[in-house]
Amino acid sequence: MMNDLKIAIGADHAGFSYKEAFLKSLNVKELKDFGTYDAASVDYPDFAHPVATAVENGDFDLGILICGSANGVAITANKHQGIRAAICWNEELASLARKHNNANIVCIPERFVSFDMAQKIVETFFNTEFEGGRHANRVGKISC
Ligand SMILES: O=C(CO)[C@H](O)[C@H](O)[C@H](O)COP(=O)(O)O
Repeated sequence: MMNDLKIAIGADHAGFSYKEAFLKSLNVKELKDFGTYDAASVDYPDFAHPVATAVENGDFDLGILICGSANGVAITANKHQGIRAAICWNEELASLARKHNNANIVCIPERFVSFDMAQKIVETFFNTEFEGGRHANRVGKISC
């Protein structure tokens, strides 16, 4: 299933190292890197907005955003109408973000999870489907 996905990925300097590791290890149909492109200090909205726009436009199926705490990229991405960005720090939260919230961007806090856990989070997020049903009603009420 992961092989069929087109994925947008972005990070600030605090998420740069895991982004680079994902670029080398993730087995997906397409993986587009929206930066940052080195470890110099940058501002997370400059990378979270482009990833959110790309997913919102339908150019990519799902997104990955990484920063130190994941808060900055999640807050930014969730400004976009078509985005449901979820901060995940374990596999169960990644699964619930897809099953219950139909989240389309996973936000990973590099300073608080190992890369091994980050990989498990992404694999779970990509391989879990939205359950619909009662959750569809709730997700439909999010936008204002
Ligand atoms: O969520 C964040 C900011 O709200 C991110 O964790 C940033 O990566 C973090 O703030 C960066 O901190 P730094 O001290 O500038 O490296």
